[in-house]
Amino acid sequence: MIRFEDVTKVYTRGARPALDDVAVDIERGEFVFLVGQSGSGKSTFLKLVLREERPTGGRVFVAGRDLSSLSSWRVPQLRRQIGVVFQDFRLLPNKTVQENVAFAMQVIGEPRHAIRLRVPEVLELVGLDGKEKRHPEELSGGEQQRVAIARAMVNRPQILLADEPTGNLDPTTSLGITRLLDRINRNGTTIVMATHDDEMVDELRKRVIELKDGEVVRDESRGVYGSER
Ligand SMILES: Nc1ncnc2c1ncn2[C@@H]1O[C@H](COP(=O)(O)OP(=O)(O)OP(=O)(O)O)[C@@H](O)[C@H]1O
Repeated sequence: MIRFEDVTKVYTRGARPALDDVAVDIERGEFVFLVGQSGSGKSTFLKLVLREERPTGGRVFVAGRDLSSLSSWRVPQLRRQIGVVFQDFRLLPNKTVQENVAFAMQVIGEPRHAIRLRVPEVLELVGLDGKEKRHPEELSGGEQQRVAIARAMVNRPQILLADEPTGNLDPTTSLGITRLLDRINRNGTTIVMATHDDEMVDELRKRVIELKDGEVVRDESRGVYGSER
């Protein structure tokens, strides 16, 4: 589903590469934790999958497509297959929960009847039924992240990328969010989650890819957060 073939990313000529000769293959349906210290290249990895950045060397494949030969007008089509969730939720403050989620369908031109059917379904999936009419400021952090996940999932993407999705949440709430992502993964969505959340990684025992200074230093199928443990 996602393949990096000897991918190098250099932002500034002469500087150390943000990613250095990374080769990774993520199959359809996998759940992968991407770990590593701040600056190790996790966000760069996710940006390359979305083609927000392009590699300096090597090739990135997503859902069978070589992103280096993907013309710019096809990039929106690629991104439609990828849901994205961030640490800071990025909800629209002036829209209600259901409007935030519906908006993701409106921008790609889905018809109104499809939106009316799908939005309640996905809000139920993330456990937010009953809160449809609230605004983000009337929700807890965990609930706001659930809205962001509903928005990311509403168009049924094949891949969900999560960049520190529990970074602003307390441990109990984080566990709820990670369990939700696990459930979404069990329904078939491939998930890549960049995280510093060691407890979460240790609890779920999924595949762990560790980056250090842009290089993959560990790739374990049922890993823990720190290699020394
Ligand atoms: N747009 C950019 N221009 C120049 N350098 C950049 C840019 N984006 C990232 N970098 C550099 O690339 C390296 C990897 O950064 P990246 O954001 O991928 O790390 P990260 O593992 O996601 O870090 P964090 O956990 O803090 O989010 C860092 O040295 C960073 O300074």
